[in-house]
Amino acid sequence: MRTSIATVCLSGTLEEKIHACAEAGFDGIEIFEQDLLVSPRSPEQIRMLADELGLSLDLYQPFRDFEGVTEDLLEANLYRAEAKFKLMNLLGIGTVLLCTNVATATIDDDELAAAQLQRLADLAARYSVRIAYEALAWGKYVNDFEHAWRIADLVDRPNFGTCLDSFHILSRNWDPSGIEKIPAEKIFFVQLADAPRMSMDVLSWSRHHRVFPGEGDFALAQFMGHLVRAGYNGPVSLEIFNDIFRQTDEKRTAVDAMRSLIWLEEQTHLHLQDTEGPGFSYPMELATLPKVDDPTGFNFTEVKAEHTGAVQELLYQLGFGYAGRHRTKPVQLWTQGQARVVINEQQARNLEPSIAALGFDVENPVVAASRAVQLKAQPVPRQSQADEEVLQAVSAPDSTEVFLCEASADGTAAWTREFTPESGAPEHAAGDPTAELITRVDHVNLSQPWQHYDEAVLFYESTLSLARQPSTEVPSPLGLVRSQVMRTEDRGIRLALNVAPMALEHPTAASSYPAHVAFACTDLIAVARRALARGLDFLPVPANYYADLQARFRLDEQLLDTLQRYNLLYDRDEDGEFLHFYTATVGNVFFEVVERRGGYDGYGAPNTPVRLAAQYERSRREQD
Ligand SMILES: O=C(O)c1ccc(O)c(O)c1
Ligand SMILES: [Mg+2]
Repeated sequence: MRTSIATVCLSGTLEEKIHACAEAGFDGIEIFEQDLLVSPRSPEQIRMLADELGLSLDLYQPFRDFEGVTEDLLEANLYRAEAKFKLMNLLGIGTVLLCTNVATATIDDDELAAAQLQRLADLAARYSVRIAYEALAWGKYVNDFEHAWRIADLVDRPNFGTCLDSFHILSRNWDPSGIEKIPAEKIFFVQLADAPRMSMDVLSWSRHHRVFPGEGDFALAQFMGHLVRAGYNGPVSLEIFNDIFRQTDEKRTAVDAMRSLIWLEEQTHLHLQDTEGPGFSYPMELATLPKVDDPTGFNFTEVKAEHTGAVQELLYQLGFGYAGRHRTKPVQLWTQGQARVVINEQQARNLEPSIAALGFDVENPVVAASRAVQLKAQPVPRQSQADEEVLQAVSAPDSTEVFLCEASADGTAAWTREFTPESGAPEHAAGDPTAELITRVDHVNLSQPWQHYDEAVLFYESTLSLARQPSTEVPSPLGLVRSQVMRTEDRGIRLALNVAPMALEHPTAASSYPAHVAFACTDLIAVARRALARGLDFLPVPANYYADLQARFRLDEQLLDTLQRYNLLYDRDEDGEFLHFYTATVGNVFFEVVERRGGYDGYGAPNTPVRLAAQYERSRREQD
């Protein structure tokens, strides 16, 4: 598949954008007119730069508001067009994108539009330019790709075809299977964009909220399937108008973009295999990736800290046992059931405790790592001694290290043999191996910087096959927190990504959205009782909360008393019940313990605002 990207997707100058696209590995680019107009570089210099970097210039765009106009306007439009065709000759670009008229059209007549477009096509032919006519979703008379194609068919010129843009088609819920009725040689260009489903006017939606494939809600593998079945084999180009991508590092965005196309190529291949069978052949070559099964669980979580005492104490209070220190590194292992927490003091100078790494159980770590690297994940350089387990790791967009660990049938991990309990046990090392009430990690919740959120979603979706659940918004004293759960089908992995509000000016902001690990247990009240006896600092829950709980759920007095005494939170739905509590925060991390009863599948979402407000109250008090 030939990959391309519109310069409008990225921040920076045209030159910076071109470099970023080349570095990320694109085959070509679309030059967005505005980027050229403001560039101090001549068209010839741009052409040379792209050429040196091995990028083809696939499209010049957009040319706007041409057809359906009065004769005097048409004259002016032809004059404007001719200047652009000359410019395209200097740039060495063969195809121009023409949007359907959104503003100046006054005559709603396909025959007339086609006749005017014939004049444009004949003028373009003198400059060897092809015209790709694209229906914008808010076009005045033409806003549907099949309508634009009918007009292109009437124009009936070899240098006049259509451009299909997934946003304009899927945002309006036009049936994309109509693509298969368009002759492949008349599809001059394809633009892809994903977007979250939103109820707002389509122009604002398109200009501000497009995202890369895999980051939104559109069924793009199916969309690509129609193009492939139509016989299309031209460039597949990303055209993403997005407020965040326009202001963040263009090199990083270009890599995110490339990842989305690599992943989509694979998804399209899999979709076509599903619908057409393995023997189906088509002109477009679709690259595939190493296939991996879903990860089955968390192998470990790693907390990095200069001072480890506070984290050790929390783990002890939760019933974890100290399993020892690494043979060669300043790293501790704490375990309970199949929950393993590594506390790492390496390169942790001045570092408050924070989650630095997550280990995922996978069938084959080498294959899983190779898939991640093909998806442009950065490998984490690691030094291991000859007799140590070799662990594969890549960096997630928020710099959390993602370890791909070999899953074992009994839930143990081979690398734990490198830890020896004898050498200098810390205080509280006794643990409580007779009462392993905590069984495993239920979920991990990571705070994402707002500018890397979409990238993180695509990263976890493409490299680890985590599926996105509907996202929610949770009020906190500092603003709305967006919460996005990603999980595997069997719930072996549940990962919640939280995006803190963008404008964090409050002094406590930085510490207001710590990450956390939630442990699953078999008896929450017993865990809480033990923890209280060991002096755990629970996150306090206000009395108002319990009054509301009683009003909503009519809990029996005794349960309500117990919940309130231990600062436990509660939720219930048709499938079951959920009990949980939070520890105080140390540095940038805290822990949660949860008990799922029956088939409860959520995360106690109604309780999250209570937690965020309680954490805010605490951090404010600590500041004072
Ligand atoms: O929003 C626009 O104007 C616009 C311009 C060019 C395109 O290809 C497009 O999809 C939208
Ligand atoms: Mg477009």
